[in-house]
Amino acid sequence: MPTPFYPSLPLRPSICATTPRVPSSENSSAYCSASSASFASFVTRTLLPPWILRRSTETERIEDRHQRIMAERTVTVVGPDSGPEAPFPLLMEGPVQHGQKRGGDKLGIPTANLPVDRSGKEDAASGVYFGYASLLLPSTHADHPSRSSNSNPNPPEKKWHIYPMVMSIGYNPYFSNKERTAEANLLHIFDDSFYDVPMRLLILGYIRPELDYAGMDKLIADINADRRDAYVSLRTRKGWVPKEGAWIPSEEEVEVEAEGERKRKWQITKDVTWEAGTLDASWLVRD
Ligand SMILES: Cc1cc2nc3c(=O)[nH]c(=O)nc-3n(C[C@H](O)[C@H](O)[C@H](O)COP(=O)(O)O)c2cc1C
Ligand SMILES: Nc1ncnc2c1ncn2[C@@H]1O[C@H](COP(=O)(O)OP(=O)(O)O)[C@@H](O)[C@H]1O
Repeated sequence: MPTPFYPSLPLRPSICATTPRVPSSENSSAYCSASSASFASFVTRTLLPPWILRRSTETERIEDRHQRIMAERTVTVVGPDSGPEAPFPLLMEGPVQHGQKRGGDKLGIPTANLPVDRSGKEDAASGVYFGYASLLLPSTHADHPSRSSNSNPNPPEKKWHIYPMVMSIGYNPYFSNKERTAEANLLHIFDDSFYDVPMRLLILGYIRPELDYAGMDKLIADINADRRDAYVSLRTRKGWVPKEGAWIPSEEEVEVEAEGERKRKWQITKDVTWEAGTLDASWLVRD
C-alpha cells in the first residue's frame, strides 16, 4: 500500500491567530487560508511529516515536543492547497553576495543576499516571502550532495539543488538599511558558506510586511515564526512540494543562549526526503 502523503496525528494547533501576524494591506495576495475549519483539520492531519513517524526511536520524543509547541503557538498556512496563485511565482537569480554580517552573528539566522536592483524585482512589495531556493554548488563545496554523509535525495549528478526558504525583500527597518536587498534563509544546515555561488529563488507566497521592532529578540522571534510558517505551508501540501524533490529539514526545539538568557528556538537539524509533489519547480534546476 502506498504511504499516505498526509499522516494522521492527534495535533490541535490553532490556525490563523485571532490577531494575525500578517496584515494584508501591502499585498493582496497575503492571506491566511480561507477555510479555517478545513485547514485546522488539514494541519491536524498533516503537521508531522511521514519521516518523523518512520524514525522509530525518536518518534515519541519529537511527537511530544511538536505537540507541546504547536499547542503553544499558532501557525499561519499561506495560500490555497492547490498551490501558488498569481502574481506568484516570482523569480530572482544571481550570485550570493556579502551583506552586513548581521544574520549569522547577531540574529543566529544567516541570510544569503541578492541585490534587488539588478534582479528586475524593484516592483515587488517589501516584505517577507517564502518558497524554494536552488544553488549551483561547486563539487568541491562541503555541502555538495556528492560529499554529504546523510541520506540525500538530490542526485549528485544534478547541478542545481533545491532547498525550502523564507526571505525578506526591503530595507530591514530594524537596521535602517539604505539599500534594498533580498535575503533568503535556506531551511537547511550548511557546513560552509556559499558566497558567490549562483542562487535562484522561486518565490511562491507572501507572509507579512517588514516591520521595525522594539528589540532584537522580537525580530528573531518573528523570523523564526516566519520559518515555521514557511515550512508548514510548503511541507504539508502536495501543491507546494516540487516534482523535482528537495532537501527537507526537520525542525527541533533547542535551547540557545541569547543576550545572556537561555531561550528556546526552532532550529533546522536534519535532512530527510520529501515525497515529490505537484509543483513545477523546473526553473530552479534547469541548466
Ligand atoms: C524571514 C525573514 C524576515 C525578516 N523580517 C524582517 C523585519 O520584519 N524587519 C527587519 O528589519 N528585518 C527583517 N529581516 C531581515 C533581517 O534583519 C536580516 O536578515 C538581517 O539584518 C541580516 O542582514 P545581513 O544579511 O545583511 O547580515 C528578515 C529576514 C528574514 C530572513
Ligand atoms: N541556512 C542558510 N541560509 C542562508 N545562508 C546561509 C545558510 N547557512 C550558511 N549560509 C551562509 O551564510 C551567509 C549569510 O550569513 P550572514 O551572517 O547573513 O552574512 P551576510 O551579511 O554576508 O549575508 C550566506 O551568504 C551563506 O554563504
